[in-house]
Amino acid sequence: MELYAQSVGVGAASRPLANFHQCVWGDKFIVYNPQSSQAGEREQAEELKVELKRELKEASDNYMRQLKMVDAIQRLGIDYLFVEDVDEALKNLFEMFDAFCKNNHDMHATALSFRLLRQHGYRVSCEVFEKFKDGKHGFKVPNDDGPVEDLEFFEATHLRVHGEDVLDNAFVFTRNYLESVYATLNDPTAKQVHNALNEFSFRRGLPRVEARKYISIYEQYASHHKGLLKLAKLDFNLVQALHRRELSEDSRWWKTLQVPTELSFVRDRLVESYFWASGSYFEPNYSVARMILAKGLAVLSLMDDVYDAYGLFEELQVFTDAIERWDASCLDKLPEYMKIVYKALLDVFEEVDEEVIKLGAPYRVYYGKEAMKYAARAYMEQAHWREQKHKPTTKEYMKLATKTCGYITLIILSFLGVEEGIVTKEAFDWVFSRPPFVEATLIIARLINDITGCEFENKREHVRTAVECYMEEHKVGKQEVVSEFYNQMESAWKDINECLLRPAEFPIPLLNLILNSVRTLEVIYKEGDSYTHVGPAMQNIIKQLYLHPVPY
Ligand SMILES: CC(C)=CCC/C(C)=C\COP(=O)(O)OP(=O)(O)O
Ligand SMILES: [Mg+2]
Ligand SMILES: [Mg+2]
Ligand SMILES: [Mg+2]
Repeated sequence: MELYAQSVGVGAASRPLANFHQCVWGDKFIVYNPQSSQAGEREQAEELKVELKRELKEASDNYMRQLKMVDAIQRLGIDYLFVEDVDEALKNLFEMFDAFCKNNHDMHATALSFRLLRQHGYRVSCEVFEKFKDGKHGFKVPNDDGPVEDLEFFEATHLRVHGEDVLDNAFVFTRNYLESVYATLNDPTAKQVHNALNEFSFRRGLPRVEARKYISIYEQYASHHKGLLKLAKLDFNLVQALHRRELSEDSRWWKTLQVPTELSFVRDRLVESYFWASGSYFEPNYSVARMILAKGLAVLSLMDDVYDAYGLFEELQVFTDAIERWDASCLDKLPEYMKIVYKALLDVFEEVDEEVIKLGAPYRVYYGKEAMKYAARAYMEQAHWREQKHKPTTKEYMKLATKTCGYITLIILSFLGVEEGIVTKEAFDWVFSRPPFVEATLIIARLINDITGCEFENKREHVRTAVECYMEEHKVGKQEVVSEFYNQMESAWKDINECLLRPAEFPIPLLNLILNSVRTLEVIYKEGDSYTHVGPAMQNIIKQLYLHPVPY
């Protein structure tokens, strides 16, 4: 490695080293020896599922009962077991919604119905909230159960789209109200309010992470449904065991790359890449897709570090050219460290090739390779900027940086192993055409990455981030930029909400993959860049998801 650096006439010292911390997991995830086959748990879960399906159907003539059951099913993370039943229930609720709102003055039920229906793509009107206005600038707070009702209203505001002033106002009002009463609340309401205010609303939270939290909140409510709770626990642990198995398999592949010794300058983040992948989809039927995505992202991350944290400009030109040509014969031209990354890339795609053939969708491998080339070209362009010490305008920067954020590539990779029917050839072309839904995703991905990463990246020779571009262009301080970028992200969320309303351009399960990929970002970047710096909060999430079963 050193020899090569000298042979191109540049010393190792001029490499833009980042000094990333090592993997925090050691070999923890490599070995997985389950203690039992879990056959008993599986059987119990099946029985409960049959019973609960019957119960949900029986609830169809009771608006509130059906509403609450659908909400619990979703919050507990088991809605994927009841897809048709929940579809049916929401169709039923939608038909009764107008009449229900006309005859009831119940803020909680209105907000809950509104949220569940919008989550399901029903274009219900926000006018249903007009009657809760207090005649000034706020809303009437119900006397009996204010915090619970306002919490539900707060949650509902996260489904708002552009132009819904009543929901913009309600968002601010309910947040202020909940903050003001928080100290007076007891658990489990206090926990739920704290989560919604300081961590995630249900709309923006990652289903698996939120389900893990909600299981322990839900069981503290005396009114909880025992069958639903039991099924949620059983299912969480069954899925966790599957994730452990997948993570162990991906970790064994990763270990063969010998990252700590051969690529010590990169982020050694297989586990975190797997978390990223399982954020897009956690369900068992996405197992192949998830494992491919985790490996693809791990390699994309290696590439990103080669471009941003080690490669010399001349080396990067050779590397980019090799990726364009996509041929093992290019290996000879690469320095040793790049050979490892390049070979990993080719190997992963050989596996992709095999999997997409099994799925009857061989056309997909082309899109997967194009997605990696798309990223490499953009990374190279950014390397040019670094080399030339170019200072782009914010607009110029965002044009390139929404490519280098990797999210076009991530979305395309996330489609590769998904069954035909959900993903089609048109869907790949659609993503590359950057429609509004994807554009909104890219804006969030880039801005959140730059807000949290700019300080660390600026410690080395690195292209400037959106933060510095905007600061210089508008002559404002960092705080102002951050608040402006958060506004832009809020606006992007409204675009996302709009794109998920019917008639949607693609099947909802496909759009949900993209929605989940944005939610994953928000988890990873909530407390800073937890992918680069895997601190206690991120470690705890990973432990909750893959290491610690839910206690029965
Ligand atoms: C998983 C995705 C979308 C991309 C792979 C690279 C990665 C894991 C993160 C990149 O982080 P960072 O180095 O901060 O990104 P850039 O600033 O280089 O775009
Ligand atoms: Mg980069
Ligand atoms: Mg980078
Ligand atoms: Mg960054």
